[in-house]
Amino acid sequence: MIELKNIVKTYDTPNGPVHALKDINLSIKRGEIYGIIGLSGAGKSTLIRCINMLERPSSGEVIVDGKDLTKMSDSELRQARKDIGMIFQHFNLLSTSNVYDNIAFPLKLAGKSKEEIREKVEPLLSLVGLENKAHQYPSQLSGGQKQRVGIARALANDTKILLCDEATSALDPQTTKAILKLIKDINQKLQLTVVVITHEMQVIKELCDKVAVLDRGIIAENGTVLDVFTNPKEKITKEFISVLSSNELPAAYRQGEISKTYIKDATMLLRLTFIGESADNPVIANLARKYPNLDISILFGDLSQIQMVPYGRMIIGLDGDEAGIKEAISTLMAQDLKVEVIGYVQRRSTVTA
Ligand SMILES: Nc1ncnc2c1ncn2[C@@H]1O[C@H](COP(=O)(O)OP(=O)(O)OP(=O)(O)O)[C@@H](O)[C@H]1O
Repeated sequence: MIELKNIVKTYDTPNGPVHALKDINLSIKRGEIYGIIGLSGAGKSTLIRCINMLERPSSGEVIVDGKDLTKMSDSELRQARKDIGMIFQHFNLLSTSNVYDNIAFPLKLAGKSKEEIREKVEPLLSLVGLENKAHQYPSQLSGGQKQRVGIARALANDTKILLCDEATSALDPQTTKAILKLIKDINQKLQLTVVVITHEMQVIKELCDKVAVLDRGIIAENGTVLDVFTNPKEKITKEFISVLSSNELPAAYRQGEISKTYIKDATMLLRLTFIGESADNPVIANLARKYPNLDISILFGDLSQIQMVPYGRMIIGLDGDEAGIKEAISTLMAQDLKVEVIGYVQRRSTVTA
């Protein structure tokens, strides 16, 4: 559906060239929700704006539905852009038009009749849950309602692709959830292809099928959200994921020094990740039965879903003799779960005693 081939974008500035994108290659299939995550300045906005040619790449090909947008004339490009809608962080609504007229705007530009416009706008109002707000003005709407208008407007031309440029960054967490759910519902209902740029891993986790991690103009890593979440390879990806779980380690253990070698009376901390069916296995109960001389404590636990697959994380502490702890780790590693050895840590109360 969308193929970006060797995309380079260099801005010429008075201070010299800025290499915003350096040889980007990305393939997005029809109906996919593809997230692009990166720190500020990584090139996310430039990349998403290259997809609808709001930004013309310095070189490379932008192929949408088999056609290279970089080779099109202005009128061909205007036509091709009708298939691509975009929503923005600050909604970009017309403040002097009401909700109905904001949604109707691209249809008016396309020369549609009043009747054709009504036939399009009314179902869109109900699709985004704003049937009762048609005559309100943007200043009378909440942030979430404004973004719903933005979504309806972006879909008005029977759009095939929706580009979301930090679409939830200005919204509170609850409204963000509702907007992400709406985008997901529309993606499924209309087989819409969605490209999302964000600096928040939570958005990627809740919404996307695939993710590319953009770092200083290059794709550091990409793949399914499940793979990238459960097996991140690059440091930057690990940092994005750790933001979601930075408070995992209980306070009592956070300040103690972590040792890879055995310390008497210290607790061995392990991070366990369960994916899919292994999330249902009674791993801890089995471990406790097998090693009755070990004290096993659950210090953190979290079960959620990524792309409908159960995904659990847990930090456990093992207290006991060195041989028993080593054996228990081997037993865990032989099972269908990911085991990360954090190390031996003394609880803070023990350290200060
Ligand atoms: N029109 C422009 N002229 C010159 N440099 C630009 C222009 N637009 C972007 N840049 C530069 O290109 C790089 C990438 O910017 P871009 O806005 O794409 O990053 P981003 O990942 O979207 O950042 P943010 O999350 O802060 O919006 C930055 O160094 C930025 O300063």
